[in-house]
Amino acid sequence: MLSHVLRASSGRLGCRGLHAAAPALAELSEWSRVDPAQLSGSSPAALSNLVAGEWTQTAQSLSVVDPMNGEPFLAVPDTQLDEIQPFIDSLRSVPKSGLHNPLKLPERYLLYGNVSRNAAAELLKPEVADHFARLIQRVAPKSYPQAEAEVSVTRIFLENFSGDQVRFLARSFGVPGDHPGQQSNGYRWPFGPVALIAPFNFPLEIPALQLMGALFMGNKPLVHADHKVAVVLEEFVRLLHACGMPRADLDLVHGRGSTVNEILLRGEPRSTLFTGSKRVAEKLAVDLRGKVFLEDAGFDWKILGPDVQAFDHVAWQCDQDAYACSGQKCSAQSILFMHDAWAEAGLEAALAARAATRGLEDLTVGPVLSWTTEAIQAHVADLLAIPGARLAWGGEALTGHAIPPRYAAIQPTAVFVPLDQVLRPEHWPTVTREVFGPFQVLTRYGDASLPDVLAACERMDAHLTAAVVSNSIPFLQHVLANTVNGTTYAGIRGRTTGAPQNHWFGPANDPRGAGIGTPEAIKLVWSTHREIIQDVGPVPDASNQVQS
Ligand SMILES: NC(=O)c1ccc[n+]([C@@H]2O[C@H](COP(=O)([O-])OP(=O)(O)OC[C@H]3O[C@@H](n4cnc5c(N)ncnc54)[C@H](O)[C@@H]3O)[C@@H](O)[C@H]2O)c1
Repeated sequence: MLSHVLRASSGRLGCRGLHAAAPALAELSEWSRVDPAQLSGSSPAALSNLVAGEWTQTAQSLSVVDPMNGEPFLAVPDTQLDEIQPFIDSLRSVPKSGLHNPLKLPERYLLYGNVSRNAAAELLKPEVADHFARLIQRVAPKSYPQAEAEVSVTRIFLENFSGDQVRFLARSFGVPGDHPGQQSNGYRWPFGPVALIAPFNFPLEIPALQLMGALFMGNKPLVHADHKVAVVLEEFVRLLHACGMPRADLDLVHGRGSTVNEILLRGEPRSTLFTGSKRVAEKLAVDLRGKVFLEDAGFDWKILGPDVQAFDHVAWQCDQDAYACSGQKCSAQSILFMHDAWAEAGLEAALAARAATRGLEDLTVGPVLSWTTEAIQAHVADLLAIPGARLAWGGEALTGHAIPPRYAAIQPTAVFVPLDQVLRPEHWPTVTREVFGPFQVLTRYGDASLPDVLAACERMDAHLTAAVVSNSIPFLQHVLANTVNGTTYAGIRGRTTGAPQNHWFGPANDPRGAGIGTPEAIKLVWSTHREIIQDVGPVPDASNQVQS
């Protein structure tokens, strides 16, 4: 039955060798194993682990259901503890000095410039871009433009790190020493064995950008993505093989988070990048004795300033930030602070009207993979118990669909909570709970209560994205000067979501905070500083040297 959707492997995968200079000429059918158009309960697909360059099977598998109708359509290796030794051995076989570094096999920087260029060229092909966009849609239902944006961000990232750009990531510097023959040089050095764990909501973009960064800097990563969406990552790894990536440069482990946790404990990667929930992030920080970089939960705020302008655009952006991808973005707008001027201009009604146009037919709202409808409705009820709170819109379960009950299917929803109640200690944890779905809190402030808004921003714990929507320079200055979020958009077009590859994306105010996308993010997360002080002489006359 699996053969319905398994494409034949050409046997050419990954055979282009170290230099990989040939242009990307692979056909989709040569490397792809899964056809998103065919994938269904009657034509399921099966995934494989990859360890030490070999695709392997496990004794048991996890069944992933089609989020639109509940039919089992993917069999994902359910790696058991008695099957993890090869992953541990593979991690332990990697020297701390990495697969390459500025002094070892520097030609591998060029190899990865070429792999990156080849993969970008593949993603530029309409049929390949469409393949990934549709595969994303099948496992993490979102509108086609949202899915396609993941593919183009990934492609442009790969274009950015083509040619010499990978070796430029490892640029070193030198400082003259104290005497002839002495010079200190600062290098970006790999960690060697590393791990990368990715969540379900961006099945391609997050693991692709991070694993390439790990490889560029000379590490060998063990990669894992949430089993519900891991098919997309596996397809990307197969594409990389076809584009010249040596097969043993990266291991891929499918299955449960707890199994991966055990591999990390026993395999002891020198650094682990985790993207996902705060709960797991904090567990790994303890288990791995702090050797982590984290991109965890977001409770993202937007402040609409006193100057009302570009009303329709701002309303559109607020709706996109709260509800695109059904709110399943770590950057999704969680709380909207509306200046009185915006409230009086009728913003709430405009937002309600936009929310009402979202529907299942084009996946502008869709299944929520980490909450149930009942759990979101219970959270809404908790908020509505706060004095002065009211349902602004939504709150009803979606109807006329076959989304399985393990996933939420709910209208885009907003609850208004008065600002003074938001700040009350007894309500604060409820108001600031991250709902990874189409849900936001609205509140309102005036000029006199701006300090309360800033107090709320100060009290939050997760400082990922934020937006200050205003073109008033003094207002922007004041808010920006007194807040800390790692990715903050400022100006009348300010948003919280839609980060491209061309700027840093990541949390701030936490020394474990990671970044994604840019050269600075790659260098921070995937390399460490090493200083080599050359001191080769001439050696001074020993008789003139003072003992101290
Ligand atoms: N800050 C960011 O850049 C960013 C980006 C996307 C998502 N997120 C956050 O991710 C969360 C939603 O994703 P999720 O529900 O998939 O998160 P999750 O923490 O449940 O799972 C994330 C990944 O961790 C793995 N995992 C689970 N337990 C593990 C363990 N003990 N050891 C090792 N790995 C383990 C899972 O298999 C999955 O691959 C939200 O909180 C969201 O804000 C953050």
